[in-house]
Amino acid sequence: MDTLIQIRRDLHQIPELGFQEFKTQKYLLNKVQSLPQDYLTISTWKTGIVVQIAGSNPTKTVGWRTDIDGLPIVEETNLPFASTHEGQMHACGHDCHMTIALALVQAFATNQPKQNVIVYFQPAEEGPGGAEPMLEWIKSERPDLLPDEIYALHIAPEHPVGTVATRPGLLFANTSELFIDLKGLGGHAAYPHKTRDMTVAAANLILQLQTIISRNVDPMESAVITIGKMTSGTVQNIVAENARLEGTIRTLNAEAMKEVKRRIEAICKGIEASFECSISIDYGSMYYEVNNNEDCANKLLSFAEQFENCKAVLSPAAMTGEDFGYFLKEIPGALYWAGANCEYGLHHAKITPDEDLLAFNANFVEQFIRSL
Ligand SMILES: CC(=O)N[C@@H](CCC[C@H](N)C(=O)O)C(=O)O
Repeated sequence: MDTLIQIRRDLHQIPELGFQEFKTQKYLLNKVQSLPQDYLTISTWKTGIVVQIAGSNPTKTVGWRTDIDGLPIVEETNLPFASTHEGQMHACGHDCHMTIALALVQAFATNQPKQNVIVYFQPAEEGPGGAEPMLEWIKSERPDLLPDEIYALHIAPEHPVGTVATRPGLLFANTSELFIDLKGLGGHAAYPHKTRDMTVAAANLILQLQTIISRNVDPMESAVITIGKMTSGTVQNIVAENARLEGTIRTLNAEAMKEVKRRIEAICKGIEASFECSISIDYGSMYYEVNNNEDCANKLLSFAEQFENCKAVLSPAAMTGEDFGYFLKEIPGALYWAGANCEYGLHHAKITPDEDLLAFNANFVEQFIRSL
């Protein structure tokens, strides 16, 4: 295989959105098929891949999962290996995650592990969610692909390379996408009284939505509503007949998610009455929280504590979402933040993870799995 850096750069150039990861799947399959096949069994599911590695003397099956999709972001890194797909970018580290997963397959294909290992290359983590349907497929058609325990990582720009940060219990939030469409009445910009202006209605709605966090969520709890995109109108001198808000909700438990949604619906009803418009709400896809198994997270942390050049950190929970939570709902396991040492954060057009994280984490995860 090429070096890990070369693989990451190749993958970085071909980011694809959820369930459209055709080039990515082909690239990954080529790499896996070029390895010695003695211990490997390769399966595909949609744009994903599952690689089983037969252990030499197994008492259990250990899973490792990577996500494989990119984001709809115009890259601004100016790197010589920047995305060649206009408007799409690996801005959440999935190029690094895939490289580490490939390195694991290579390590176990050439030096057989004791335990059975399964590496999952899962599509559509950023949306609409690949973990839940992949697990449904596994449970209904391929129960041989269910592991006894499962692990994953996510790059963390704010930590130095060599950091393994995790915690037993809740690590990532419950998420729900949020799409709100407002319909009013368009017309001439000079005659607003004859129209129902959805730019003004949407602006009011955004401000009122933020009061849910400050006035309806217990201050000792926490929640997020982010509207990441707002569109309205057609041209500068026509009152907007339509507006659309696109966002996401994050909560620390399912009850809080229900309450936030109840308040969103109530506020939308109020906006409908006060701006004489109609509003429809679509919650898109939802992800179950990432809840680390106590024992598995502690095993990761203790292994990290004694691993050379590694800094084990007991991480606080974050409002990030991850559909790896669906795996953890069914199978004991844990996810950790892997230090990536970069100035810009996740989902930023200028994010450039430190490539030293590839070799460090490939080695760390391989040795961790061999220790189980
Ligand atoms: C690790 C990470 O950044 N994950 C995404 C998951 C997004 C889920 C869904 N599309 C949503 O926006 O709710 C995140 O934004 O946390």
